[in-house]
Amino acid sequence: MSIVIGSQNPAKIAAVKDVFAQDEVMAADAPSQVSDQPFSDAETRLGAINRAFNALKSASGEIAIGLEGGIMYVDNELYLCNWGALVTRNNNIFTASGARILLPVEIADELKKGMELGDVMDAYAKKQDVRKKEGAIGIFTNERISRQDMFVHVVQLLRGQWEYWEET
Ligand SMILES: O=P(O)(O)OP(=O)(O)OP(=O)(O)OC[C@H]1O[C@@H](n2cnc3c(O)ncnc32)[C@H](O)[C@@H]1O
Ligand SMILES: [Mg+2]
Repeated sequence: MSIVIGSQNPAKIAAVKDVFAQDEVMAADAPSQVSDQPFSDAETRLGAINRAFNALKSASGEIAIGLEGGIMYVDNELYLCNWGALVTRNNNIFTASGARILLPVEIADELKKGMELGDVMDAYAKKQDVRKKEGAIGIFTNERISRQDMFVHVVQLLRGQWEYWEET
């Protein structure tokens, strides 16, 4: 089977390859059609769905996966949130969210000013491309859960739902 993932981010591609190890995985640029930094569950989830549909349009995969990172308020505090969507050629959509952790106040303050989390994390950790590697979730969990690990769980949730409802 062939699967297309709507991103060139290596952490996202590696997560899909991990869960679909027996299949052909292709990466395609796919716009999320939401803000660069989604600010709610609803917006982040929509970004994942849009990426999946746009990826399926642009490539030849049988199914497509969109993974989107965002942040969301719980009361006045900001949490990391991530969403995934799997779409099929017959337009069925499966969605799932990933683990969430609280962001420290100094990170949240920068995000409220309009900065993107990827850029804030690079400055905070004095590293480059944190978003393509361990991610904010990796940094703030002492690297027990990397961005790839978190997305692997999301993709398992997508694959499992798709198998339950569509396969056999
Ligand atoms: O190339 P794409 O697929 O766009 O990958 P991305 O790293 O930009 O990831 P998203 O667009 O899905 O995430 C939206 C924003 O949130 C940032 N972000 C989300 N989760 C993150 C994490 O765990 N670590 C660092 N940045 C993160 C990301 O860099 C973007 O600024
Ligand atoms: Mg992005």
